[in-house]
Amino acid sequence: MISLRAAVLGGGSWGTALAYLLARKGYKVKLWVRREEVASELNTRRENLRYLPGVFLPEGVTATASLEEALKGAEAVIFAVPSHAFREVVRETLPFLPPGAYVINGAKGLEVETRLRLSQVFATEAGEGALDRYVVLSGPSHAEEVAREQPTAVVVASRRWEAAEWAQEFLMCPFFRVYTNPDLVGVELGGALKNIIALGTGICEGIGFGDNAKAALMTRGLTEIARLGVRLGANPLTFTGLAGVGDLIVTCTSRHSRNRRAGWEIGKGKSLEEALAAVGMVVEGVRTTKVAYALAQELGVKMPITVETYKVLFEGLSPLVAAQNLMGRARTREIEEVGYC
Ligand SMILES: NC(=O)c1ccc[n+]([C@@H]2O[C@H](COP(=O)([O-])OP(=O)(O)OC[C@H]3O[C@@H](n4cnc5c(N)ncnc54)[C@H](O)[C@@H]3O)[C@@H](O)[C@H]2O)c1
Ligand SMILES: O=P(O)(O)OC[C@H](O)CO
Repeated sequence: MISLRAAVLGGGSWGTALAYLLARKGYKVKLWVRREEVASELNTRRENLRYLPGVFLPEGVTATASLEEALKGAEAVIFAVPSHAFREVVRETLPFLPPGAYVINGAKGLEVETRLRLSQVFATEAGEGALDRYVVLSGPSHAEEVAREQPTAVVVASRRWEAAEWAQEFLMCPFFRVYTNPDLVGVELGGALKNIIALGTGICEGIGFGDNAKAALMTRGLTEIARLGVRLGANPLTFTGLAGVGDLIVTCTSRHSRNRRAGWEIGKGKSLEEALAAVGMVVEGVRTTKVAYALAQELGVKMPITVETYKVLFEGLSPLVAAQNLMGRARTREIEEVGYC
């Protein structure tokens, strides 16, 4: 096995799980976290008690609070910070980014202020040419299962095919199967937009609705993800794959999903703030709902589930009324709507 050096940026659940995976592949891994005391606790205890309890870091992982140290000699830099922190961390990283290093981004979100996808954020900071070494990692992959070596299949996409293939080889191992897809736009959007539907599904469960309602939300949710995705330049087939229906299924149904859990708390009557406090980890779907809602209005894309979710999250609409609004919409045809635009 070739011994590569990797820097994983972000000491939350996803960063910890990816550091675990790469070290199990035999790579030398530096795990960057913001706070010195967190780095030294990870190095001594070998367990991320706050974000991924019960998982012990292999010897190959060293935590550090120094970006310079983390990035030194790295062949690959894996971003695993929440999307709202992505631009800031990219900026801090650029002075130390080794020239030939690949950048793999595991975050699933959109930038609220600019409505940009994260590859676009990266390009505005690092320059358009840097996208040739940029890869997005997405698909159904809860950290809690990846770090316990549970079989997982994911997808990587890049505008340059060789970069996606490099990342595939770099990440793939017996419990982590990696597919490639040339559709960077679709893979990014699938990973971000499914979180809105997971919030909606959680709300639905919190209210006490059953499996029929959940299946309806997931199916019609996929339709609106694809509608917006196609409008923004994605290949519709991507949404039938791991970054689309695959991640939608896992996020809407898994006990590990923070988006689903936050929705459940809201469905049970908690405010957004109370729900976020109860989850205690990043709930990407909240910010993504804001962006998708704005894009849908601006581009004239029909996204009724996103609109009702937005109203529940930000305008105080009762979840029950939101559900009634969706059920009471004018009658429509299923297949025509799958025409997407
Ligand atoms: N957890 C998963 O199973 C999973 C799987 C796939 C993708 N993701 C995605 O990975 C990204 C990170 O999620 P996570 O699950 O690791 O979140 P998390 O809530 O578990 O941890 C977030 C981490 O980011 C750190 N952080 C917050 N703001 C920061 C900043 N400004 N600079 C640097 N670090 C900062 C926090 O200290 C924490 O260590 C999200 O976009 C998420 O959607 C998560
Ligand atoms: O726990 P969630 O809801 O942030 O989802 C995590 C991953 O995106 C699942 O693939």
